[in-house]
Amino acid sequence: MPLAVSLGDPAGIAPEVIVEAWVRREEQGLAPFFVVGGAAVLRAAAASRGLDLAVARIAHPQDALATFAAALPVLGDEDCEPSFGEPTVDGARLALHSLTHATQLALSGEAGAVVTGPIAKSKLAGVGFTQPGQTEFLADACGVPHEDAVMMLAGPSLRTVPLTVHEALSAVPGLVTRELIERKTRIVALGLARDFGLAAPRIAITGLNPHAGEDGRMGTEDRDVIAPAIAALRAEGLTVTGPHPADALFAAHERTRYDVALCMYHDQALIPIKTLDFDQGVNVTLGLPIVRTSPDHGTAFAIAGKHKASAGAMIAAIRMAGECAARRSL
Ligand SMILES: NC(=O)C1=CN([C@@H]2O[C@H](COP(=O)(O)OP(=O)(O)OC[C@H]3O[C@@H](n4cnc5c(N)ncnc54)[C@H](O)[C@@H]3O)[C@@H](O)[C@H]2O)C=CC1
Ligand SMILES: NCC(=O)COP(=O)(O)O
Repeated sequence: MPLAVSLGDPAGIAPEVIVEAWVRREEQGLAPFFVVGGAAVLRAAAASRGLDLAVARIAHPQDALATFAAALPVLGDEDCEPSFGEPTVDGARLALHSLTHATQLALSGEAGAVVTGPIAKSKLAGVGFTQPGQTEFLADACGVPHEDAVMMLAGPSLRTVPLTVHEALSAVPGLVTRELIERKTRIVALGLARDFGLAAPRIAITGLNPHAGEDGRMGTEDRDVIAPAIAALRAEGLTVTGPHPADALFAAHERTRYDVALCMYHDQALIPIKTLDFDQGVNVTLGLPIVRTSPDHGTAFAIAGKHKASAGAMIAAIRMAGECAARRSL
């Protein structure tokens, strides 16, 4: 099945990195994909990068397989006026339509996976997007509880999972519970086995506080919540270590000791991946019945349409979606 790519916010960099990924499809060995909507936006994005883009409008996802080699397949007529760097309500509507339709196609099996272009959550909130992010949107579409749709960031240097995601830092200590750690760790283990071929992944779990609490002198969550969760997971047979002080866990010599790091909050997980692997970082959702990936970056409105955006992470996201989908179909 071809992969369904959602357009992202048309005023951001998603259209131009999608176009660039299609131009480099052979060199990068990408599986066939199509974009849902936005043909005019994609043409304008191509022009902004000096690319002569052939677009093929398709009526059915399957048609992408025949057209992909010669033209970028675009499903449907939904579109908006290109306005790079200046998000609009029409653009937000198009982004939401594209995300919704691409997700439905993956769920119905007409697409092998969904690769989501980045959206600005605050802009989409104005047109009926009620979730904190696309991960939770996909969870709802799949009928999966939000906490079971697990965000993982993956790059060549490391993989990280934020236990809590789009939460105020002040709320995090109250959200770090034994139940959540155990539940998400099990989903990570299953997801790495199913989609990444790691039958017994080594999972490192960070502490919450400096020095993982220093025996309770710098916070008690590490000792009273995280350590008992790790003990319970180890008793189930999972290869789990920690709680590790987060400051040293991402040094090169430490990264050889684990396959994924479960971190307590958003920035603890995303700063290392964006520092080491920004241009190849992929956001993949574990725990869903469908494969979903996304580049690790956002809409980057300030550089949209200026031929400054790298397509590296979008290419990595499309490649990973194809690999995970192929593994599921074995
Ligand atoms: N998966 C998604 O839908 C995501 C959406 N966002 C949204 O994006 C918006 C902007 O968020 P920010 O935190 O500013 O992150 P951002 O990733 O859009 O930008 C951060 C910095 O990286 C640069 N940058 C981003 N992508 C780049 C690329 N491909 N090539 C070169 N430079 C690049 C930007 O110019 C900026 O300097 C927010 O509304 C946020 O909600 C952020 C992250 C992921
Ligand atoms: N910071 C990561 C991010 O915002 C991605 O969120 P999502 O839209 O993929 O849920």
